[in-house]
Amino acid sequence: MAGDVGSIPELDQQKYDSDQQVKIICLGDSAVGKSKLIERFLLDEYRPQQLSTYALTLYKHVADVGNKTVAVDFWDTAGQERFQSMHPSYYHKAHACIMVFDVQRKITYKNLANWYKELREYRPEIPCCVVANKIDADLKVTQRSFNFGKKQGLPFYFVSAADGTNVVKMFRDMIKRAVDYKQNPSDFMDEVLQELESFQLEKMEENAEAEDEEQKSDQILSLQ
Ligand SMILES: Nc1nc2c(ncn2[C@@H]2O[C@H](COP(=O)(O)OP(=O)(O)OP(=O)(O)O)[C@@H](O)[C@H]2O)c(=O)[nH]1
Ligand SMILES: [Mg+2]
Repeated sequence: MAGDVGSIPELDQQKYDSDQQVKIICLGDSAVGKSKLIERFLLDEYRPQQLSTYALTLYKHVADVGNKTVAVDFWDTAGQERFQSMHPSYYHKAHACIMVFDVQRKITYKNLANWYKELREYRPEIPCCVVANKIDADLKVTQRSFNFGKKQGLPFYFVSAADGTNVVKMFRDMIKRAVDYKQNPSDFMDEVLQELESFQLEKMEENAEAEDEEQKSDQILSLQ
């Protein structure tokens, strides 16, 4: 289990309150290909920050979404899945979740239900998708239907980290959804945080304006 990640500067979760930062988490059993998928997406530019003490890798990416530049942090675990449960700070302030299973191992598909349940305990509303990885190993698998997530309306992707099929599309879709969610959170707590944030910004602007006015009147006074 991870410790209190709040004390590590790279993991300062406050930064996810700023408009230009999103956090995307990956869930799924061990060896389904979570790390390989992120590495495939980031291919040339990836700079993993290995925080081995906390069994966590943070991948940083800069994406253009609409006319905005957004810093994306992909959170990837190493090994915690064995415990079938993540530390709450893994979910904290996440804006989207990518849930992965291995098409060659049925148990990893079955376990999606547990991952999804845990995700929703911490993040009831964030966008989430289901990803069937390793389709390169058996292309026929794409004719099968995997219904988990249909009821909840979760988008589904057949992908391969090995040959790159659908990887960029899936990540781009999820980055966009994370940004959209951040702008229009449907989770009550997120809405409150968003409100507080804009209230604080307004206050700061007001204070700056008041200071300006004060300075101006000081200048006027000194001219008199
Ligand atoms: N054939 C094939 N193998 C893959 C694919 N993606 C990952 N693998 C293999 O699956 C194994 C596990 O991949 P990882 O990315 O390390 O899996 P993980 O989900 O990060 O596993 P943990 O870090 O233990 O949770 C590796 O040996 C990969 O080479 C794929 O798309 N096709
Ligand atoms: Mg991994």
